[in-house]
Amino acid sequence: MGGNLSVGNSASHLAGDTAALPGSWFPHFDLSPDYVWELATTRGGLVVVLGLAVILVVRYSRSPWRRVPPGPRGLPLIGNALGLLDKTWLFGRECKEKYEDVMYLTALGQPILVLNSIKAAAELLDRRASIYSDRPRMIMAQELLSGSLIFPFLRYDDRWRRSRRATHQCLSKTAVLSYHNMLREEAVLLTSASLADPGALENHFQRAATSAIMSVLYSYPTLENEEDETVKEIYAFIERISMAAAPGAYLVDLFPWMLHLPERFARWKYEGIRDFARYNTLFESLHKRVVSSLVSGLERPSISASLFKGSSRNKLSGQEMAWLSGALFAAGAETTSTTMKWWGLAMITNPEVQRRAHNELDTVVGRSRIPTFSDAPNLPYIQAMAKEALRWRPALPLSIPHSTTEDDWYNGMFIPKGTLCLTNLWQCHWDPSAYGDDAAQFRPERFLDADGKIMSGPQAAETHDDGHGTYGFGKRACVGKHLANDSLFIYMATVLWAATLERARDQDGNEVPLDTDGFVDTGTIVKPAPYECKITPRFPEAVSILAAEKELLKCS
Ligand code: HEM
Repeated sequence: MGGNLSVGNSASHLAGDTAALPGSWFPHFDLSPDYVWELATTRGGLVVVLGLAVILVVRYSRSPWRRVPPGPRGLPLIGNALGLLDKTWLFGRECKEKYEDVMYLTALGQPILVLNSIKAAAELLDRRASIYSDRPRMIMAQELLSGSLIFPFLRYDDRWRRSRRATHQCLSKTAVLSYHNMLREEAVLLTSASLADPGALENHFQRAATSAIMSVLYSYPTLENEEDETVKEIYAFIERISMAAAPGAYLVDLFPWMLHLPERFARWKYEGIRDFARYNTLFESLHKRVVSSLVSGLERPSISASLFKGSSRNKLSGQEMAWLSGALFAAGAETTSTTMKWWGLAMITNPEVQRRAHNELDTVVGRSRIPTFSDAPNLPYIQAMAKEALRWRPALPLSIPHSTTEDDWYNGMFIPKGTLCLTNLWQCHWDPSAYGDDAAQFRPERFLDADGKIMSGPQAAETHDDGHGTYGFGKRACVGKHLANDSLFIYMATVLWAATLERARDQDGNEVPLDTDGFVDTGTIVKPAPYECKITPRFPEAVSILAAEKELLKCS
């Protein structure tokens, strides 16, 4: 009845408007909700409204979220809808009261499973890895911007298998040993720069992680700062791709039919294809540089060189290898520097932890030489500190989404094929039932046994002895974790050997305010809110020993 009444009404409305504009089929441009609804309920009107809808979708298909500057306000569409990136929720303080181990929901028709405990993540992503190892389709980030070549986003297919095998060989625990000298050099540079310019600690972390990964990947010369044009270009790519990968950033990811729109009507598509060509040139030129040095016999050890040498065994094309190295940079640089930034915050807010680390370094290393990797077995507290930094504030708090390739059941819950699986790591790690009542605190001791020796800690069985889920689960777990662990260890040991990190003070000697719970969300990676820090040498000779070591490492 109501339907009939409304049709009658709209007919009369249209008749009146048409009369007002003789000869015009389209009456006027009134877009009030009532009028649009009336228009839509007539047959001709429906065509007009649908047409308008298509125009609007095409025009605004570059999501407005992209234009929001990075920060807690830059929430992705689906994340917004679910409250997934709500601060309180992420930090997990109230989570246990509110949420179950596993939450199932749908957003715009997409089934989503949020894993709130390590136990559930291990059970599904690890033990049932054969059907939980796909990645969701990401049209803009993966297909357009990176030509389906960017490794962490690859579907669970043959290209992923070949890439995984190849990178596994270059990044195994043993393979990473050949990069120890490069990492030590970066640790020394990081420490000297932090003492010389304490106001820019976060930049020093970023430079060190970037420079290390460039050396390891391409045997690139040490970066003095972040002004290198190639590196800037790679960072622009990372920023572009991580924003594009945020759920809902582009409408085409929600409405895949839009991919068939011609480029001239879909600017986002034109820009995606254009930028792919640009990044392809960048990654291929970096890879070719390594190959030509290899041919001329001048190459130092690097992942790109190893990939090239094993290319026939791993059946990877030149383009696949070039993008694989680019993807390793994207996966390794920002994650490592972000972990160091969270660690810096932990140091200035937990002076007693720092004191214990200083004592260990004084006892084991002394003050006349810089720590090396061979000290690691005797520095359990520093090792525990690296584990705790990874646990306390994971750089990727929602990991990277997995996707299911078959229907499944879990605890009486039906999980359809194509479900997006998000591990809520901050919630998992701040769970008192898993990590104790002090789960929210930075306490490296949780990874030490009664004799003070390093141990896997809580949740060891579910995390392949890591004691945390920060490197992910199952077949898609982080392939660079040995490189990351070794980098974190040597950076933390060297900085603390030489320096004390404290809260910055203003001219009147008052502590500068610090937002310990603040964070900056860059799409996938979440960093601490910028903070100020005071860094002082622990003993007078620290600076000269660092300078001498710098010269020595340069010559080696
Ligand atoms: C502290 C540093 C790091 C953190 C926190 C981290 C974290 C992660 C996480 C959460 C994943 C997704 C796991 C999953 O899907 O279950 C991942 C995947 C990956 N990581 Fe890392 N990572 C770090 C360092 C590195 C480094 C140094 C590299 C290499 C140079 C690297 C290479 C990769 C790659 C290639 C993948 C994709 C694996 C796949 O899809 O099969 N990561 N990482």
